[in-house]
Amino acid sequence: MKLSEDFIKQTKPLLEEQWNDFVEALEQPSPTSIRINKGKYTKTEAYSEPVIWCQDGYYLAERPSFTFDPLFHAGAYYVQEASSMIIGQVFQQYVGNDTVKVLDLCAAPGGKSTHIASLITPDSVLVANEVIRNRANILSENIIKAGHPNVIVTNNDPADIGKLTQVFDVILIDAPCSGEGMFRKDTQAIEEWSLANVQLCKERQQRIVADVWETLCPGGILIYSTCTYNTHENEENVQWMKDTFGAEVLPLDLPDEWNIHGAFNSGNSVYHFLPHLTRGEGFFLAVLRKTGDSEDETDFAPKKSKKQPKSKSISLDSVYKNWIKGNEKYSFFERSGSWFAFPERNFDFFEYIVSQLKLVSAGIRLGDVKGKDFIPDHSLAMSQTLNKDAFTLLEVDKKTAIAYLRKEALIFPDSSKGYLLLTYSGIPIGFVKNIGNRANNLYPNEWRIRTTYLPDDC
Ligand SMILES: C[S@@+](CC[C@H](N)C(=O)[O-])C[C@H]1O[C@@H](n2cnc3c(N)ncnc32)[C@H](O)[C@@H]1O
Repeated sequence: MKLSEDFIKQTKPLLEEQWNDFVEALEQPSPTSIRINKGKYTKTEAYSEPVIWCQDGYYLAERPSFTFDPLFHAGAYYVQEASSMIIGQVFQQYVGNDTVKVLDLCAAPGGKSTHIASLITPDSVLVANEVIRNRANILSENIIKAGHPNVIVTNNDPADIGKLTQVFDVILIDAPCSGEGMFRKDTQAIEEWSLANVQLCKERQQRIVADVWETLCPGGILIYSTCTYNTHENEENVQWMKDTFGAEVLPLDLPDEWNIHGAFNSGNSVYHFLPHLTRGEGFFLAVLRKTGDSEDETDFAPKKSKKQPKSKSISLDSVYKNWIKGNEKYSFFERSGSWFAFPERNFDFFEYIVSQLKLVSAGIRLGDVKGKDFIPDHSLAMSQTLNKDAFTLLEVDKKTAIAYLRKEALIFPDSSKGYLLLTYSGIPIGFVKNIGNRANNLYPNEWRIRTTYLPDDC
């Protein structure tokens, strides 16, 4: 790996006698790791190498072709860089079972959002935001596949979100950065690196934090992370947050044997993942608390008389309400012919967010009404609250599952007519409508496997 002179000049003094080990580690292949989505998949016996700081994280001996694993598309696991799974420790140590409103501000493609969604209580809610539109769509796809009902995906600039005052108990800013920690995974990051870009990133990070600081509740937690090593974007920005906002830096209880490195040049409790010390990519993390007493929970109910979302007809109602488990805890609503469910406890909050921000997706999209038919949506198939008993299930083999995910035409002559929920290894992969001589493939067109290559077993 060819490191630039400027990078060496900046980084070597931070690492001192560890420099050679660090450079050697950069020459090693980067490990592959996944985080199991326990809400969907519990067969972890096949994975023998746990990521020690994350109870659902595992290393894989080699990188398989995820594209041709139906369980990947079904949201059974997320391919996530191991170091970044440390976010779970912050939630365990500072959130626990509290009911919280969380904002993941820079959320695409969704590694940390899907992780956070798996950690918060059902009464909590996560707003996963991404400013770049096409990345927001990828984020939404990954959120839908993970299947948590209490997530809202938005597509806003941090400045738009900053207009909401004291709304969130926890904000994660996984900031766009100079990406030094990604050098061995992404050679473009090496080419794009420069001292000028580090400075630019630092200023942008400060702007992003300043934009959303007001939306954090007093007593609330700001998690700040980057995938870079330098102190300008990390230690100096944390000090800047202390100086500018009076934020308090919170320590994490991390066992010594995890080898997570402390601050390079400040007295603050901040954390670096370094590739020669931990098995993962470079990552930086700090946890800060906004000072001031937390206030009573904000009431997001609209000021005018509260209108209850009503369904169009009773018969329709009885159909789709049966499609999710614990339906008494959900609000059901319609938008342009599509029906959705969102946890009732946070429905006012959802409506508030919709009135303020650009919505990409939220809750569970149940299906679309077409004439007398109610077509179940793929989001329902992916949902952890799906009531499987409401559908005819059809377990398929890998070949058929991959054909389905390629959106090919399928035939199931021995199965009943109507909507079938296909499963692979017992996990739903999506719906078809079986009309006898063929089955209409309802897999989302934009998500289909596009490659023409097919491995032998597919
Ligand atoms: C490090 S990545 C986030 C990774 C994500 N948290 C995950 O775990 O999958 C940073 C994100 O910030 C977004 N971003 C870029 N410029 C931004 C800006 N000015 N304000 C907010 N977000 C920005 C990028 O599009 C990118 O998706």
